[in-house]
Amino acid sequence: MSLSLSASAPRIPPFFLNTDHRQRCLAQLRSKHTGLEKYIYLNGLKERDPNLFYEVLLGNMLEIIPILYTPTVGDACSNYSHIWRRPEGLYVTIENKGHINQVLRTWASGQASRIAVVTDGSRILGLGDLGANGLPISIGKLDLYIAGAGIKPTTTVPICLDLGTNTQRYLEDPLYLGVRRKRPDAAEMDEFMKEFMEAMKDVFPQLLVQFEDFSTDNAFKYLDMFRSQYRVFNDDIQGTGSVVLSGFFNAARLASSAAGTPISEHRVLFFGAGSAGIGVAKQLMSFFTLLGLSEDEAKKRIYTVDSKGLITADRPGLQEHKKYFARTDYDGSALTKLIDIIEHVKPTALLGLSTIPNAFTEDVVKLLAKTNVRPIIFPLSNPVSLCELDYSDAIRWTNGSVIFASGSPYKPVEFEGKIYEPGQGNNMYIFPGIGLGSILSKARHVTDAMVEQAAISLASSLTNEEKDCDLVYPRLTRIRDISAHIALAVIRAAQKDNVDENALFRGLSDDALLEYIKAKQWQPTNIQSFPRL
Ligand SMILES: NC(=O)C1=CN([C@@H]2O[C@H](COP(=O)(O)OP(=O)(O)OC[C@H]3O[C@@H](n4cnc5c(N)ncnc54)[C@H](O)[C@@H]3O)[C@@H](O)[C@H]2O)C=CC1
Ligand SMILES: CC(=O)C(=O)O
Ligand SMILES: [Mg+2]
Repeated sequence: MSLSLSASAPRIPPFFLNTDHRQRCLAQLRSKHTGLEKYIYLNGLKERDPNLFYEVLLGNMLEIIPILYTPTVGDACSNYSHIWRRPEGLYVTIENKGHINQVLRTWASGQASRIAVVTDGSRILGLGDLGANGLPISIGKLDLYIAGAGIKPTTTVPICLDLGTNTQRYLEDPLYLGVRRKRPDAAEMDEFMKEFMEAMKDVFPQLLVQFEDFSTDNAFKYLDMFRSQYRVFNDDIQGTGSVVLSGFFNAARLASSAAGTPISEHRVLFFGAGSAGIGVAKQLMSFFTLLGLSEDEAKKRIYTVDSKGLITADRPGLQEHKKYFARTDYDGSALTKLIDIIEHVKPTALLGLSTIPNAFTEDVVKLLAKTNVRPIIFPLSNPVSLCELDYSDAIRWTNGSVIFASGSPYKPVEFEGKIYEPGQGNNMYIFPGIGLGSILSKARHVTDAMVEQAAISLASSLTNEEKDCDLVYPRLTRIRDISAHIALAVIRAAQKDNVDENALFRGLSDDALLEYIKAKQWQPTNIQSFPRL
């Protein structure tokens, strides 16, 4: 008799059922030495066994999200053409212009699809124009929709618009995946985007589109162009605005109670005035207007800085998106150094969305700590390598008084015998809930009120334990529950704005609707997965 295995003999190791394969996967993951190797490992696991992948992710969010998302996703994008294994998203190229509809139809689940994250790769995190290498950012954001809000994986569509790249090293890289040409001019890109959005609505009638990491001018342009026509929002402008507004509510409360000053007296300095900086600044207006200030009074509390210094209205050739906050009350010589701007503005809060690493130097941070009992400092640029301020420096230079949230994660820091916990001010807290609420309510549009209510819901989600630790954002491990509450707030705002199309929800109490939302959250099957045979 032959000793070889017959075709039907089980190839699962005999003791497999007695061990937890999730633990084995974690051990394999931890055996990898670099972030990129871990990313590649997780990517392979997702392909082999998506259920197991999401189980491992859900059980180990603090360890795994920084790999699938910022900071490691930045490395994955920069190197995507080299680490590419298999098709895992949809590329729509500039060469598809004229027949984009047919290209979208190659995606299997048109009618069933609910959420697409669409990037054109032109400003991935703070890393610049990565062209077709930008796809992992769409995939990473969708993994957060799945893990953070319970969106069903098969209803998600990661898309990269491959319009070329202006980054020469990619055009010269023999392994580059994308179309080898420079980006189109504005007229050609507008035509492409109009055809793309029309085709999206036709092929994916139930889809919410999240624009991600478009360069600043196009981010504002296409949000304005499409938001009243389609179910679309821009994560960098609206999602970031919402998450920072939320963290700012809690930070301002802490700072004002420490200083004994009215909460409405904050002055906020934005270092960086791109899509994220201006998006957040506009959203932060709500902080002041909800406290009773007029629009004009609120605007006066906000100062913006770009690479040329404090933005003033008299600067020639000022870009459109910078005009709203340009100061009209300063007519001295141009203020270009951050330290001089701080001396002039005397901000209570400094927010960084500039992509300039370590821009918040020791003298800047110490000056803020001298003029504020508890300075609010949010260095929000991603990934970590571009962050304006390291957390341990922030703690040391302020003797622990700083109220801190960064875009990418930092570990807790011990200083003079006390452990300090940083916040993570990243739109990942917000977009899963905005998406879930918009999808369930079948909202025709994502309105300003939906974005604002999402922020208020997130701000009020802190537990007493989190408040006692001076946190400004909840712990990430509670993201599913938090996303359900955000979705509830988003649905109620959609109803008030009359953009919802799910009449059923109007008759439900908040408790009943929350229960319904939670029941709709997808879970990976809790059966131990087997390796595919
Ligand atoms: N934490 C979060 O959730 C989010 C963080 N971001 C991060 O924000 C950063 C900026 O994104 P965008 O606004 O889209 O980019 P952008 O390139 O449009 O804007 C950068 C801004 O920084 C300014 N800047 C550049 N060099 C400067 C300097 N030396 N001094 C002062 N200002 C300077 C530029 O003039 C510009 O206004 C990126 O790193 C991105 O990853 C973006 C979205 C969400
Ligand atoms: C977090 C994010 O969306 C960004 O850095 O662009
Ligand atoms: Mg982004």
